[in-house]
Amino acid sequence: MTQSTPTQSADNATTQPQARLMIGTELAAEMVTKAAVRAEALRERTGVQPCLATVLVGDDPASATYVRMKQNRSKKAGIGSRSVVLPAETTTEELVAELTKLSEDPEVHGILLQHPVPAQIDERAAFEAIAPAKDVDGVTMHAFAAMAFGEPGFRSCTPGGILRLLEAYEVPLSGAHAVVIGRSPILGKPAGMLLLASNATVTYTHSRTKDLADIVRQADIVVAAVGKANFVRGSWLKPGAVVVDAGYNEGNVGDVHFEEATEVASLITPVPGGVGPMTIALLLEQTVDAAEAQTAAGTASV
Ligand SMILES: Nc1nc(=O)c2c([nH]1)NC[C@@H]1CN(c3ccc(C(=O)N[C@@H](CCC(=O)O)C(=O)O)cc3)C=[N+]21
Repeated sequence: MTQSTPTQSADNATTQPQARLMIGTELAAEMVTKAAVRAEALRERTGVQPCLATVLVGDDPASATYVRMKQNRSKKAGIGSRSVVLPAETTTEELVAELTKLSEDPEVHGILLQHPVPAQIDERAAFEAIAPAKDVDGVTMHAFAAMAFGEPGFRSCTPGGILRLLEAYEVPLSGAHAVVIGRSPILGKPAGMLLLASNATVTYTHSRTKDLADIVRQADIVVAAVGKANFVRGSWLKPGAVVVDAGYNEGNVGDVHFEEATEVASLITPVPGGVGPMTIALLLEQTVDAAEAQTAAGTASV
């Protein structure tokens, strides 16, 4: 506070230091533009347009909105989309059959199964029905293992997008203490693995963690992936911490109490406009990667 520029106002609230924003929107737009150029080049060279199949099970309105956003942005990037919507009562077998069909369809290059699926479905079994070559959302065991071993492959989109953002803002990762809050299979757990691969010292925390705030206070980098609105408070943060908010709670509210956090952090992602757009940008980039690889493979075998 002492170093912030004094203003004419004596009101403390207006003289708090503010963290710099890590804006995903701009970086994501650049990524999508590059993906669009590559998609167009592939189409001109081979006549093949990259195609992303989205699979939505049930009628959750928020999920439907996210899937629509992914399709709209695909279209803008010159990526075709195939939309599969299945009823809420779909069984694991039916969903696996649909994903297997898409995996075998030569016109489809990437497949996204929107999470979460209804409770009666074995989500892991469904994800595993996605062919690794088409797993542009990075949700299969194959993708996770490749990521964990530092091999090339499709990254889980939100964690991969987060790492791109940290790199773009030149956040030092090597030796930094990163605390990940949340351990879900396609968000918290892979986010920690990617940070580890960048030589961060990673602590995973979750719903059973004791003294969570004390652990978060030790973090140079905090990744909030819990799914609870405004869960991470400003008082939990070490001054100068880098805060990544991967929350997408109802009403576009993040997992971090932004107003509090921005007074303590040095860098913070806004919600909206932070991690979300990066997720979609990486999905599209990886869809073009998949289309290129599958098209090259097809040509090579002739
Ligand atoms: N298999 C699977 N892969 C996912 O990647 C996946 C998923 N399931 N299920 C749901 C979550 C959520 N998710 C978001 C993506 C973009 C925004 C996003 O771009 N949000 C905008 C705000 C929304 C708006 O503009 O309306 C923003 O943050 O700026 C949010 C959330 C991907 N997810």
